[in-house]
Amino acid sequence: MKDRKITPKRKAKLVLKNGKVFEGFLFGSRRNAAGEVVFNTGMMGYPETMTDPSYKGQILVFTYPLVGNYGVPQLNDSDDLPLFFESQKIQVEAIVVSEHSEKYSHWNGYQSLDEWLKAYDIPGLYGVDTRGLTKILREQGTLLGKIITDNKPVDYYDPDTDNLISKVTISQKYEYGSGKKRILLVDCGCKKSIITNLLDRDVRVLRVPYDYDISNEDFDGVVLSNGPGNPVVYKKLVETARKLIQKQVPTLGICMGHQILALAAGAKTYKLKYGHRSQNQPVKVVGSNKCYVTSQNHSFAVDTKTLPKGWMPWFENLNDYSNEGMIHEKLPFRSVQFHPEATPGPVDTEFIFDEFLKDV
Ligand SMILES: NC(=O)CC[C@H](N)C(=O)O
Repeated sequence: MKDRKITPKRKAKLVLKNGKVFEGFLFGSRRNAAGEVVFNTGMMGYPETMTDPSYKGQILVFTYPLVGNYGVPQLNDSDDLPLFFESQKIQVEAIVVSEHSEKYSHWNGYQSLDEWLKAYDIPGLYGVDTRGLTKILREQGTLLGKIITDNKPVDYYDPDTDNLISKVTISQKYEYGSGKKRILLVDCGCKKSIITNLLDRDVRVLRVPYDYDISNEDFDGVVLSNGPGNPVVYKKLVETARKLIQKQVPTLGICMGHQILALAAGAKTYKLKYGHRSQNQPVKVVGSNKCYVTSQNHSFAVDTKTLPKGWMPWFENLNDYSNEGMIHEKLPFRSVQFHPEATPGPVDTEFIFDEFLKDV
């Protein structure tokens, strides 16, 4: 356990668009921030969660009462992929916690949560009644909010109308691995573990920007990755997915990728009241009694009723019965709303990658 100086308390607050104010203290970077306020009920995995690019544009509330006690690992890149994070940097706009640890203890701990936030210029608010705050978000639905640390004005920011994927996608194509089959990965803000799950199954992965013209590339299958924002904003991406359907290219959609594939198939998406963000979301295989516990992070969902002929619901959420995946009756298309790559969370659904690769 490293001894650290306890920093003096500095007041700050979270102001919600409904007028509610939560006072607390600042840690991390000393600046204001705005975004959509969402909560995650996971009990561990804050380094992986905070580096998930799907959180871009969001202020993340951790409901687990103590965050930071095992510190944060060093950014160690191996084969151009971060070893212990889901991307190279913190992606959330800010975090809100009840209590954070200035001291930490872990074999892999390199710095404190406070130091890590400062290094990436991300503010954190602690000393907040996160249970009270989460009740508001559950009852009223997700709200816009801002962290205010000084007297400078800051506007609310609505991520649902913005092209957030352009801010998190890879800038140029990049190839990983050396397997015989080549998977084209459309990077909408891809989590590292999607890539490592593919590489573990001995395929080559060609990772391309979300707006890349894929018509000149050779590949055996396509993965549409997770990503931030509202799927209906990404019309060109939906067009790309439509072409994959026309050409009957084996395709796996994950989270945002599921929503994009569903829009391309002709289905509709809608926004859930407060989304699913945790590591223990139960899903059931439609038409059976088989259940899995999954890791999730999403606000939007596919409306099962709008799935066109040929497309079947694959999984459903056992908390609210919303759609958690779809599969084509005959053609090699499948997609899931949850995260088969987990990280953080249970790895029970990694078989989704095997099933996809059987089609490739
Ligand atoms: N993790 C994801 O890919 C999330 C997809 C989309 N941004 C949503 O919130 O529903």
